[in-house]
Amino acid sequence: MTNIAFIGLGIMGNPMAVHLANAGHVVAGFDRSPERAVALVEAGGRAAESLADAVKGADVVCVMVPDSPDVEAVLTGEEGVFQLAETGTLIIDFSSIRPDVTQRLAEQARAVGFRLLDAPVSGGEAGARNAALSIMVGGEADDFAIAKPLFDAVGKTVVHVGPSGSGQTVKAANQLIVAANIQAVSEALVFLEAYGVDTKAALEVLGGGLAGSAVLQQKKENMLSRSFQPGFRIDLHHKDMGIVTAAAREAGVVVPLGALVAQLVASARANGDGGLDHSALLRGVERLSGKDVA
Ligand SMILES: NC(=O)c1ccc[n+]([C@@H]2O[C@H](COP(=O)([O-])OP(=O)(O)OC[C@H]3O[C@@H](n4cnc5c(N)ncnc54)[C@H](O)[C@@H]3O)[C@@H](O)[C@H]2O)c1
Repeated sequence: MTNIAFIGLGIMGNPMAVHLANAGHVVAGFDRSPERAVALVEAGGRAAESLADAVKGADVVCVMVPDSPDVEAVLTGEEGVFQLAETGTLIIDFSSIRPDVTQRLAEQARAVGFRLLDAPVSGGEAGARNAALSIMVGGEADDFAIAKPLFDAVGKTVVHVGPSGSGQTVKAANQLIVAANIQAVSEALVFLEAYGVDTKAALEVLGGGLAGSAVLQQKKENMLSRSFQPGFRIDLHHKDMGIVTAAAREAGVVVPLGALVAQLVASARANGDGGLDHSALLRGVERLSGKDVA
């Protein structure tokens, strides 16, 4: 049993904190929007009133917030974890952020007596709800071993991929593959519709062959019914494609498909779709094909 502070109880953090409480850990959750702690309290956790309240007595602090500046604020802010938690606390950052920011934060953490693992996840809201996430972990092997039972409570495929920042680099690659895959499925769907094909049947058979993917499996209902409630917001995928393209540039590698998809994600945002699920890239394909998009 571990005393856990869980900061950020949004679409992903909420079910993850609940799974940790269900696994018998003592979980204090904190979110800027206090109503997000309701499910955790129902699962036997505690709704902390502040970050300071959450980290009181915690052995492990989990963070699941949107972007690099949010993680920086949670860790290094005046009322942040480095100021308020007990020295020696293990921090697990599940958020998807820039690898270079993670590395810098890990160094800062070490300098003030904390340990930091980057542990971004993949599998979407469904993966979080079903405790079936893929978790790509960067950091020290000893810290990974300590955190493994917690990872196992929220994930199915848990891999230590290397030193600090490696988890975020793998996650960036993940986001490139996912965005390109959604774009490809979207184009295929609009193409099939143009030929009057039964798209439900078509996606079913495509899913059983080499074109099958977790994206196709998880997102086909959204796409067929044009219901794009998130899920994973296009705004967040835009953030991730910025990470991919900047990191590729930094490494001197060329990712033409990544760059194209990054532009298509940016276009979706510019058209007001930033708050929709990333499967709404389909709307961009429809726009490009001259279709009316409600
Ligand atoms: N949604 C997905 O399918 C998915 C999948 C994999 C990874 N991710 C990644 O997980 C992270 C979280 O995504 P999400 O979809 O849960 O986002 P979300 O916006 O639903 O949740 C983020 C939560 O963090 C809270 N928050 C932000 N700053 C805070 C602070 N300083 N103190 C306390 N709470 C704070 C917000 O109030 C919000 O409830 C992102 O980095 C995202 O890229 C999301």
